[in-house]
Amino acid sequence: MTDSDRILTSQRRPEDVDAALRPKSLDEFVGQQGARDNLRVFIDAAKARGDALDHVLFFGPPGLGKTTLAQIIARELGVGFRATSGPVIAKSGDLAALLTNLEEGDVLFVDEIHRLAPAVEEVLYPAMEDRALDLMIGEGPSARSVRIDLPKFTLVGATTRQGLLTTPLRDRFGIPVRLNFYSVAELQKVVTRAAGLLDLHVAPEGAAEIARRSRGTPRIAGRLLRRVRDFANVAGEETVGAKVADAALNRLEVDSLGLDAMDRRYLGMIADIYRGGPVGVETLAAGLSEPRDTIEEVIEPYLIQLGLVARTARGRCLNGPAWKHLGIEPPQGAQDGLFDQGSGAEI
Ligand SMILES: Nc1ncnc2c1ncn2[C@@H]1O[C@H](COP(=O)(O)OP(=O)(O)OP(=O)(O)O)[C@@H](O)[C@H]1O
Ligand SMILES: [Mg+2]
Repeated sequence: MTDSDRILTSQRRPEDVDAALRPKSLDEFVGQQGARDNLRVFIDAAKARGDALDHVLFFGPPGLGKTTLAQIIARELGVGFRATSGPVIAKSGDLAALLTNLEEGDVLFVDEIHRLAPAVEEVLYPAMEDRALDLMIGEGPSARSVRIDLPKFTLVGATTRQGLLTTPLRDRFGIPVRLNFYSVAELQKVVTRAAGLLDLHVAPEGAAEIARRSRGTPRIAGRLLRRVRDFANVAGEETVGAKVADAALNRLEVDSLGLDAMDRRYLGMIADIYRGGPVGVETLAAGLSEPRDTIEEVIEPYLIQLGLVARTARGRCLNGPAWKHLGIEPPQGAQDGLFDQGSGAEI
């Protein structure tokens, strides 16, 4: 099984009907209170000044609402929304074409902005800073550079890998926004709202059960809700209560903490083969036949958030709660990552 086959992957899967469930305004957007409050102020201020909003960078794990917020910003500003992504912009000319076609105040959304080619990024710097485009015309000795003014626009970048952004690019975003995992109470609201849109009756306890098992991620909550609906339909249940949700999620092999077979394999490998660690991420990647990126971006963040695993300078370690969850006695002398954190920086 690879990550993209998992019901619990936070990355987008083909069956995800993200667009239908997307909140359309800041008020409708659940959670991320701090980020939302700040955005509200910056948006209102820009509107009052009749100016474009400063450039915004969203970063955080997949499925937490980066694309959704980018669209909301454009809607709240009442401006046009153009979307592209880092790997799609192959040449600097492609970016120049996008930029010159923007209208005053527009939002240009660049997803996976850490994957922009260096030559393309170079074009972006003056565009972000001076709202100008430096183009080379001609070749050889007769080549000259001309500067074209661009309309005032707002670049909204999104990335799951903030660490891979170059410093000059990162520094050009006036409004950096980190998105965090959602609390169970917040996800319960997300589930209840999505159920309403899907015309499904979900009791508060049913919504709470799905929320607890959604890895802090609205995208997963929406996906699990749709699978639970299937089970409820087949079972002839009108209302999704805690029991129906629990039975359906057990059938999907999503456990009480929202972990699936892949997570348990990851934890099991550190427990059984490496006696709780420390073990390097490359070793784990090879053992699990998963790319290192997937392990670091998709599998580990939630396990770390739950306090099951620690990333230490010497590698990954299991914490006490992980042994408990696996139902295994920690071996004598097993390291506990919780006690190891003073010994090194996170890697
Ligand atoms: N705060 C929220 N309230 C309700 N639904 C949300 C919220 N955040 C995200 N969602 C839902 O979760 C799904 C995924 O959101 P979105 O596509 O914005 O994530 P993303 O951070 O851009 O992910 P990726 O990194 O994979 O691009 C969408 O269906 C969206 O409707
Ligand atoms: Mg996105």
